Amino acid sequence: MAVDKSPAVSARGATKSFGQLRVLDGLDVDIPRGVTYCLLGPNGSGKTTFIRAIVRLLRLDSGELRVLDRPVSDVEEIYSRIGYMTQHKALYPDLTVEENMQFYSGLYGIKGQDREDRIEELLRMVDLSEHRKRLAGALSGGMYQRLSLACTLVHRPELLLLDEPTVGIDPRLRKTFWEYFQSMAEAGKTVIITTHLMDEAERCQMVGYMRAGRMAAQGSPEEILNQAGLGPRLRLWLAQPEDDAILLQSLGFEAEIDGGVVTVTLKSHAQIKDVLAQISPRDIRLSEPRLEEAFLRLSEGA
Ligand SMILES: Nc1ncnc2c1ncn2[C@@H]1O[C@H](COP(=O)(O)OP(=O)(O)OP(=O)(O)O)[C@@H](O)[C@H]1O
Repeated sequence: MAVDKSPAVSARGATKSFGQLRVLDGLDVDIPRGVTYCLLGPNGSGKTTFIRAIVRLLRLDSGELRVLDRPVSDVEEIYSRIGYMTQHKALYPDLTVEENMQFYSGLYGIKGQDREDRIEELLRMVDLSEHRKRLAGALSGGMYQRLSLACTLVHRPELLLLDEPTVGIDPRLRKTFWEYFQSMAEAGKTVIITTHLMDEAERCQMVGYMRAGRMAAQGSPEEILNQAGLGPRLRLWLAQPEDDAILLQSLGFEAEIDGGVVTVTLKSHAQIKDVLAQISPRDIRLSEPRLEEAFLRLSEGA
């Protein structure tokens, strides 16, 4: 079978205003298939608006948007291939956990044994098997969120859009969710997630950082760190720190000295051995840069 290499989502010059407020401002982006993709950005930068445009809950003012290699206006064809979980409540409070899942399965034409197997598998994944007879309206916030995710996944979507899916989810289940998202990506599906949590962004294969309705930076977490000029840092305790700092600088390393400790900012981990080939530290410590720092730098640079 031919592998579809077209992006899962492709936007060119996407523009959307609400009154005077331009929320998407000529957004250009390609989101490849088969990845976990994190959409990050400050409040109001347009993340939710972009997702709502992808699922055609709103129309762009101008620009082009393709979803699963179709114009977004082919919504009827695309819809059954997409799963969308909003930040808002979308379940029936007077139906039980199981009945909500039956309802969503029915909407997508999933029947018979396949339906039963699917419901079992997903209720297990979100750890709600024992609560299947509870009314959705009587669930705690975290349980409700888990049921929303199970209902969103019932039709095996090719493209999954999740607006802050792990709010209120405990760390153990969050890990289970992430493993599931990663397994979906490995199976060639695309998972787009908005979050404010940097540790979640760092788990994604790709990150897109939106600012004022545009994509300010995109790439793997490592590429984003490089774009911001950040790399792993080596702190070195040396017998002659001044001399060694000058030596490292003369060899082109970004070395600084502070309080007698030399800090070298590396481009990659591969450079560690190059540094250690030049000097003999008494002690050494490696620290990894954080995405948060990269976004701060990228925002300041704008
Ligand atoms: N239907 C609407 N009518 C008017 N203004 C809107 C509408 N939807 C969104 N906005 C405004 O557009 C801006 C961008 O909103 P959006 O929800 O896309 O941002 P976001 O990046 O998802 O933010 P957050 O991180 O807070 O969820 C905000 O100022 C919001 O108030």
